[in-house]
Amino acid sequence: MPPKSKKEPIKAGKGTQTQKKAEPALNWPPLRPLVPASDLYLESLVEDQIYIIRNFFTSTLCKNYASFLASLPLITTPGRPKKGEAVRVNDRFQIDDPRFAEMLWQSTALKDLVEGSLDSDATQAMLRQTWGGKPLGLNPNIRIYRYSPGQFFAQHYDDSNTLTFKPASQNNPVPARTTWTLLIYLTSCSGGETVFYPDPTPTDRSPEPISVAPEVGMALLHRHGERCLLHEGKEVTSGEKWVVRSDLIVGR
Ligand SMILES: O=C(O)CCC(=O)C(=O)O
Ligand SMILES: [Fe+2]
Repeated sequence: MPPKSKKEPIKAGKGTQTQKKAEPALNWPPLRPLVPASDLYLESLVEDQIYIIRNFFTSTLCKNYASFLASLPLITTPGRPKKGEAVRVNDRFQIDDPRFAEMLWQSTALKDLVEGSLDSDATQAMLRQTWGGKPLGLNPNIRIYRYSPGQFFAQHYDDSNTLTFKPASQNNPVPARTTWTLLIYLTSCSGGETVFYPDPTPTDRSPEPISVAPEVGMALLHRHGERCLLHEGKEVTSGEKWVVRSDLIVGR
């Protein structure tokens, strides 16, 4: 059983949803080569809570991205978090980039897999139930993490954020919120598993933790906000763990 605080749940720390300053766009490498959506699928680890997509990024794409991201000015997060925030020690880079978020949503398999292939009313209702609303795209608040040996992200819950969503290719801003965390692992390493701790239930008082080892090119989606599972990024013991983080955005 993970230690659970009796106080306020530990938060992962706020993103930069209030950040207004326009930032210079990054020259992201093209998202190629990719495996077509028809060859990929959402694999459920915990129904309605955690899904993975294996080979979401090809290994070539992961290599290109990891070397591009290594050229960015990553900042080592201090070991001293703000009150109520989880301890996380990793090197991070954060940028508000609606164009990249849109590219990651539309030109990969993600949009197709999230929206599913059927469009009957029942399926639409189910989709809304799973994703928390009509999926619109990805949070432009893109976070890059590099964990070297000894670095980790302590147990916490991820917050849902409300925002006004303005896709790069559209003019009309839409009221929206984030409902699921997206992690894309660019490397594999020793240690560094993302571990989830399901809440005990009357029929299962001490559920097994779910441990996800980083796999090159694998994407992971997990529900956040009110029904977020307690989770952590375990300490990396050798190699480097590179992660691209965003969130699924739905209409509200
Ligand atoms: O790096 C990981 O495995 C977990 C990251 C995480 O929990 C977060 O970004 O909120
Ligand atoms: Fe998290």
